Amino acid sequence: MTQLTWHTYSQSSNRFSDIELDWLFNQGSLTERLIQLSQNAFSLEIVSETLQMLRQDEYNYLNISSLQKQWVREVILKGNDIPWVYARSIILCNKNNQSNMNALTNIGTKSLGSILFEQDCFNRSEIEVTQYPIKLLPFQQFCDNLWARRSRFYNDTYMVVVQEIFLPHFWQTIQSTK
Ligand SMILES: C=C(O[C@@H]1C=C(C(=O)O)C=C[C@H]1O)C(=O)O
Repeated sequence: MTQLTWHTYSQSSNRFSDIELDWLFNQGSLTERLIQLSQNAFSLEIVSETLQMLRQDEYNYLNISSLQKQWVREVILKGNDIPWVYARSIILCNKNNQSNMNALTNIGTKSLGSILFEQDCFNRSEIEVTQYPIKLLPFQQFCDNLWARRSRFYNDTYMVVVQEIFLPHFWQTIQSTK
């Protein structure tokens, strides 16, 4: 089983340049920033949306039993049709009615962020980072040593874990727009 070790800003900030810190630890909507960076040439491709068993580090982060499947949404965020971010989000709803769950799981290519950042309905935990194992990526995005970040969005109805892995073309774009 792949074990990931996540690090907080204070544990890891000396490993990054200022521009990497800005993108990895910014608490605002990543979607909004990518829309600006792409000058509105932003798109979102759904990789998968399934009920599935999680990784142990995900169960631990959620502090839930590792015997239950959870709803997982995986997407690629693109600028000018180029893959910039692979995101893996886990959505839990503590009120077992389907309409609440549908509100976050039935959104198609609408950005999850457009809901999570709507009207300050969610709290967000501290952002943590890790180097994401290549075998956990979709095979089209295979690349070693990519930096990933995670955080929890929560309110009295939902717990949403968002994991965002920054792909090589993203960093190349950032370097070229400096
Ligand atoms: C949390 C956000 O939502 C983004 C959109 C996602 C989606 O639509 O699945 C997943 C991760 C995020 O990069 C954000 O925009 O900050």
